[in-house]
Amino acid sequence: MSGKKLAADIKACVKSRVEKLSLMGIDVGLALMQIGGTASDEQYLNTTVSVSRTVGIKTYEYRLPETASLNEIINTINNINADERINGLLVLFPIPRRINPRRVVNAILPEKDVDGLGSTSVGMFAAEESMFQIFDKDDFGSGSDSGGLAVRNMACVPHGFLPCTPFGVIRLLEHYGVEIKGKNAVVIGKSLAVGKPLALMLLAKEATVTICHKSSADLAAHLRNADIVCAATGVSGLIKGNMIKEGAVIVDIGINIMPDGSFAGDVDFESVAPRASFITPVPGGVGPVTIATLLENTLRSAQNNVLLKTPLILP
Ligand SMILES: Nc1nc(=O)c2c([nH]1)NC[C@@H]1CN(c3ccc(C(=O)N[C@@H](CCC(=O)O)C(=O)O)cc3)C=[N+]21
Repeated sequence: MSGKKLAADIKACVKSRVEKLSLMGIDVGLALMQIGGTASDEQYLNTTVSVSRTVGIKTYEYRLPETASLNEIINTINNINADERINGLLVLFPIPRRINPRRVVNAILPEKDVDGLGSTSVGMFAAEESMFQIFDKDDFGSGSDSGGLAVRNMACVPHGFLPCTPFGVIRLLEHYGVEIKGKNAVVIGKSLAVGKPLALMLLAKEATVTICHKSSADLAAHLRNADIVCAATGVSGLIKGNMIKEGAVIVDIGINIMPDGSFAGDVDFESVAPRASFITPVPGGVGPVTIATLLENTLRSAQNNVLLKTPLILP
């Protein structure tokens, strides 16, 4: 399952809608904040900036030093919150250990939390107030672009944004026609950004969901029964061919940087691919869809902003 085609579809749709807003004199803006950070963070940031440019979204980069205080960080976020040019803010994770990440993401206004990690976004999602987005038939990149603002049934209902990576995984599965309902899905990893929300999305789609993690006693036993395996562990090559069921669907969400600088997933592609019915590569799988989804969320934020701030004109 290549993510490139789906990502291209989503981006084309976002681009045409960004252009429509542009005709109304409205620019879409995305802020990216990095606190300290590694070379791979830098690379992800640069990729996101250049992809944003291709769809016409303006980017604003905030690079704070490793030594930045919580106060500096919160002040910078407050500035971004108040900045009318900016519709979304992504704070690159992980951040320095001495800073409480919850303080940081919760400083982001929920309407600009396009990464979906703040408490309001997580809460609305867990309460199924924003889950409708994974059921949206008129979705971006689905080929049925009805094109406008208010036509999207729920667009004007205040809602939290869905975290980009798990949302992207659901999109990828559906793009390739993978049936989720009634299937045994095993999610490996329980992070707030990926494993946990992905498990809830699969559950909303009525899969029978198992979440495995570092303390799981017998991962292989769970995998033997799994129709869909989603690996988000950060351990390269953890999943081997002899662990999975013949014909399983394998989604590799790991992005592990190898000593030689190349990317590797959590799945040992060589041994798993021959047994899988579908498998996502790394790179070129989930990653590009994640970025496209981030841009889509940012566009939605801008559209909501237009809807909320345009006075109602009665005929
Ligand atoms: N708050 C937060 N949200 C994130 O979404 C987030 C984050 N922090 N911290 C860092 C990770 C990393 N991440 C990637 C997403 C896509 C690719 C991607 O598209 N990679 C390409 C390869 C790109 C290349 O070759 O340079 C691919 O998989 O095909 C990579 C990395 C999002 N992250």
